[in-house]
Amino acid sequence: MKVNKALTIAGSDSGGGAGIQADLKTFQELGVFGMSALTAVTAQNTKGVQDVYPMSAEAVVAQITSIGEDLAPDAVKTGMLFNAEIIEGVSREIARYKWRNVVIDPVMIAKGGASLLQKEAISSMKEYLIPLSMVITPNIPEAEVLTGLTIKTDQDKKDAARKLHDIGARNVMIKGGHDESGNDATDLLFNGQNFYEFRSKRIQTVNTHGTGCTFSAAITAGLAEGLTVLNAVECAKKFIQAAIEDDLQLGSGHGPTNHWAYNRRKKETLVHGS
Ligand SMILES: Nc1ncnc2c1ncn2[C@@H]1O[C@H](COP(=O)(O)OP(=O)(O)O)[C@@H](O)[C@H]1O
Ligand SMILES: Cc1ncc(COP(=O)(O)O)c(N)n1
Repeated sequence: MKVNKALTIAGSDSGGGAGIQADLKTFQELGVFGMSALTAVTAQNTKGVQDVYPMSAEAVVAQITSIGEDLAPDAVKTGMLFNAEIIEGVSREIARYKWRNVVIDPVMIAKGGASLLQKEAISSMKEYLIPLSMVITPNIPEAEVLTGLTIKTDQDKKDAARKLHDIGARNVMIKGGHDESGNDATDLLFNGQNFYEFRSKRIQTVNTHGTGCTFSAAITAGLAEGLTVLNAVECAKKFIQAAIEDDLQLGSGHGPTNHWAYNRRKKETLVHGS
């Protein structure tokens, strides 16, 4: 059996809702063989991040090299990278192996407010990592930090997307989870020429822990399977919508999303029709 492979370079969430755990669950659900390079261990649950223990950049690079020497991934995503040394090491490895299907989720702050990226590392992200990306997936606050723009209107989103494209991202996906102005959760994709909107009904829920990780992992899985960026995003939007809608109600804070929901719905449709 031939299977496509995806690598996540990200932090561990002990609570299982975000980070490397969300990525691997998403890869598995989407039929892609998942591999990981761990950048940090977080002590984390639905109430927040209690502690962060970063790996050395050397340890992160060693994991990526082991994968690169044997298990060439069809697509790669990065999540929490924590500091400049890790970003620079990861960027060097991605460039060395000439990996092209690279999705960068520029994780900065956890939903509870804990910092998952040191401020001094932002310039390294812009200089070394973003130019290697096929897709970058900032949420609105991350897009503001990376571009220095304030994002309030649709035009602001477009300006930010153009600026990130100028920095070197081939495709820019500005996620709309933080824009609570309407009844929709609308994400904007810019491919350097055109803008595309991906719209879904906004769900009223506190269980949105790991939405960004899950969404970018689903895009990565699509690229690993050979989908175009547009089709990978379309599929990822359906995956995250199902995962938020059929929430699991775990923990007392921001609970995780439901990584089974997308496939369970597909199965229901096959059994009962729709
Ligand atoms: N309440 C919600 N209802 C529906 N979709 C949502 C909701 N919150 C976030 N999303 C979607 O989840 C994905 C991740 O977005 P976002 O939450 O902005 O990322 P992050 O977790 O990085 O802050 C996007 O596709 C966004 O539109
Ligand atoms: C290890 C780790 N990585 C990423 C996130 C961001 O989570 P979210 O997807 O909710 O922004 C997190 N909370 N923990």
